[in-house]
Amino acid sequence: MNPLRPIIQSYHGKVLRRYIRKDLNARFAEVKKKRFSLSPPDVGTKGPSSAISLAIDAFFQEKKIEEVSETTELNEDFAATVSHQIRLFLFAGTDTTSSTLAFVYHLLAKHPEVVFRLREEHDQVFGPDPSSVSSLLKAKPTLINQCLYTLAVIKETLRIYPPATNLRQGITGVSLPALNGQLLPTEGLFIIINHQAIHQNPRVWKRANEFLPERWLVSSDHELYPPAGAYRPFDIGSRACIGQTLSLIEMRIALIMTCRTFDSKPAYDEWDRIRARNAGWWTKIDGMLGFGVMNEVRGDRAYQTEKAGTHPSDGYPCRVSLLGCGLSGKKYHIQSASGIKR
Ligand code: HEM
Repeated sequence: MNPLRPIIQSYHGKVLRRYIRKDLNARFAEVKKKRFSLSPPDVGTKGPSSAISLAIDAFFQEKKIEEVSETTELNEDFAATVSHQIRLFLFAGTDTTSSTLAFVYHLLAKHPEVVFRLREEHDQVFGPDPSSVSSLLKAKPTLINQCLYTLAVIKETLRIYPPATNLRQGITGVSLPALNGQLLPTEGLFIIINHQAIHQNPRVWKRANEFLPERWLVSSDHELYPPAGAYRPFDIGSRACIGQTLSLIEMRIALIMTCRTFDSKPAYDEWDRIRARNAGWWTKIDGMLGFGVMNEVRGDRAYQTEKAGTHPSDGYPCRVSLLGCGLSGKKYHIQSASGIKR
């Protein structure tokens, strides 16, 4: 534990608060001006808005439009609540998505047959030139909905490496049934649903430990079809992740924009060699005595470690290379290894 942590945390909190507040004030002035320039029936009939603008709209709605004058100021309590929510969005919306992408690239490096199919899909939907993807997407964003295999790859990655979990407070009178039928009261307890354990449970999922994007494309009578309620990377119910649609869009775009241009390979061997070379004497002695740090989980060197959400171990050292322009997936002519009939 770093004893300076609370001070550092408070400093960063202050910087973030100041930044959000500045933006909030600017958007507030903007929205207020817009509201006064519109006739009442036009208010609220605008297009999509940012999270901050939506919050400000809610503020105006709560205050009732007639009561708002040009001198109306942002209420301090409201501003503090918005600031907290925006901080939550910034944290919940970036860490999870970026670490999932790191795991997607890791799984792709281990499954060239999946990379092949992915590149093939992008060729089909966007044509053979990867450099035209951005303009095509801007002109017709719905093209990403045709990338069903891309979505399947992301969903399957989230099954194997769910980055987040949840925490619920137990309630008096609410019990959970154990496997043997015994009822376990929840009162006075916190309950964590371990998504990783559910997602990899062979009693729940067929071929639970295999990376099979195809399971998201098979029909409901197929043995691989995902069991109801068992897939919960974003959780299920009224508190389910509010950003799940956004995140799935972001990740699809990232894959579509990169996977025909770059090749990525984990570089743990290189990393471990550098680390061993720079290790102190105690670490070396520990290693010789067999007390060294854990290096693999179920044969996976990029195992999940908890850093807010879960991240690949050691920050995922990797080597990224640029593929020749226009090479596309054709270079990787590898047969499907999953052997799934579709
Ligand atoms: C791979 C990406 C993501 C994963 C796996 C993920 C997962 C989760 C999970 C498991 C929860 C807890 C739900 C619960 O307690 O039942 C959650 C909550 C939340 N997520 Fe995400 N999330 C992701 C991306 C995002 C994005 C992009 C945003 C916003 C831009 C976001 C915003 C939130 C917020 C605000 C909550 C709290 C909701 C509440 O308490 O009601 N998340 N997320």
